[in-house]
Amino acid sequence: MSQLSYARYGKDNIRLYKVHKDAKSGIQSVVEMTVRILLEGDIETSYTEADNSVVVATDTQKQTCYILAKQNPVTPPELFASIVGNHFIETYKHIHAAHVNIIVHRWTRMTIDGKPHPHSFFRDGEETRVVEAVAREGKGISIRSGIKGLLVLKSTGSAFYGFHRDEYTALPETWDRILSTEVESGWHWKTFANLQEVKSVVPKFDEAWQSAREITLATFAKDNSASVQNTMYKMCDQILAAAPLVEAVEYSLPNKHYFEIDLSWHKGLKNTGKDAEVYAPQSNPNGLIQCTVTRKPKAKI
Ligand SMILES: O=c1[nH]c(=O)c2[nH]c(=O)[nH]c2[nH]1
Repeated sequence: MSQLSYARYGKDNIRLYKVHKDAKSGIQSVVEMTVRILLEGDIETSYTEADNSVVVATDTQKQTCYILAKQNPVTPPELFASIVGNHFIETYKHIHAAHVNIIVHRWTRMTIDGKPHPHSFFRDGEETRVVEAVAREGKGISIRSGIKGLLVLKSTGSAFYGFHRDEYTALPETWDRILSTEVESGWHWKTFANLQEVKSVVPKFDEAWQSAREITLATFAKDNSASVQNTMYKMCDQILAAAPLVEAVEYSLPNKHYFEIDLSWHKGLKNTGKDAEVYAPQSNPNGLIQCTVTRKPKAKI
């Protein structure tokens, strides 16, 4: 009567911390991440017939994650996610795909007495670096990297006018507004044939993350923004130019509104338009603007 049409299982929220201790200099470096592993394969009978013989226990997956973290570098996260994913499809004949998501939490080295401290760090924001690697038997490794939770605001240099108007439109045009968003951005790499190929381009992952972050911040700050749509397109375009192995870039940007407050009822206080100084930040509703930008196919001669 019924059939299993989707099945994936694994361990979520694996918390992992790794320290690297440089014996010579005494400098230590730390990485903290949250990992999710989901496996696919010939696991149907575990659902339909209570056949646990096909189940690689989610606890085994967690232990494997710790062991692989001990035996391998955990940075860049694209590499570690590929190592973990590849392990599961190579170790278990009946596992055909492994989805590995990694969230890297920020631990930024402290500067104490003007010098980088050898072993003390602080959390300088909730921004995270994220990665999803999918290792699929016979189909290589596909990777999406990204930035999440990067909260930004500019107090001028943003306009929004010329938009469609009809009997449902109340929003006035503006040539000077506050622009604030929480950046969620992702970039899809070309598919890698195998783990070896991922290893061969390892420096590219940090470079792309660095470029994407710098491009996001610089474009946000410098662009005389006509709209969230146009500013995010400019970001995507530059990231594609900076990272040749990236095939697509996507952004999802909430438009976090700051409303002007008319205080003229109180002794004629001027607080709107060019006199606006005190605003009411809105938590919801918010705009949500998304796009994916890919390379134009090369013209055939
Ligand atoms: O940059 C913007 N894009 C919109 O689509 C939109 N819609 C809106 O009300 N304000 C804005 N701002």
